[in-house]
Amino acid sequence: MTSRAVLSAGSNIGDREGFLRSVVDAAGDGLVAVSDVYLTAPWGGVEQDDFANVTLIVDGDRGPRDWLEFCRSCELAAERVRDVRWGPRTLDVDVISVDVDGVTVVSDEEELILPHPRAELRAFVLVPWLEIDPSATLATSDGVRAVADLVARLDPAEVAGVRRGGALS
Ligand SMILES: Nc1ncnc2c1ncn2[C@@H]1O[C@H](COP(=O)(O)OP(=O)(O)OP(=O)(O)O)[C@@H](O)[C@H]1O
Ligand SMILES: Nc1nc2c(c(=O)[nH]1)N=C(CO)CN2
Repeated sequence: MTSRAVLSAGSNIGDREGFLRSVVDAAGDGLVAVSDVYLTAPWGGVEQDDFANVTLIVDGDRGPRDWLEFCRSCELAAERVRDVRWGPRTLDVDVISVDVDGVTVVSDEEELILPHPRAELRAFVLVPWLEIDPSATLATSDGVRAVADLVARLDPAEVAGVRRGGALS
């Protein structure tokens, strides 16, 4: 099954850029685009260090579950520990959306909810995504929306907390 996925990766412990780079390396030839690195204020109410985030677009001969496995294997390689929800981590990789044959996959299984139900609220996902795909759309609970419109609807303070750094080295 050939598909295109949008993934979000974030890190706020240790070699943040190195952990983000490891996701790009794992994507290999499947990488379609990766955003610059964004330094982002923590989302979710836990007091912690700022994150470094990227959004990636990847193609592959994989189904939605295989993308989740891909994300988990990247997290495992970074020795990610599951501790506090929305807390600090070496590497978090989420599947934001998957298209199979140009059709967006919708799933409400607990193990893999697609599109990611909180992506529409997260400037740290949407702003980098917009950089690499200005015409991106996201299927939300409210229908299909332009990512640009979703960003415009977020709290401006939230968007201002997402600062563009440079390209991943
Ligand atoms: N679209 C998705 N992408 C990644 N994980 C998902 C998705 N939908 C459901 N999950 C499930 O969510 C569980 C928790 O994932 P994780 O620990 O990365 O959450 P989190 O990063 O703390 O919070 P959030 O899910 O809000 O990003 C995983 O076991 C995974 O099976
Ligand atoms: N800015 C930002 N905030 C977060 C992030 C992240 O990647 N970036 N990941 C989290 C883990 O669920 C919780 N909060």
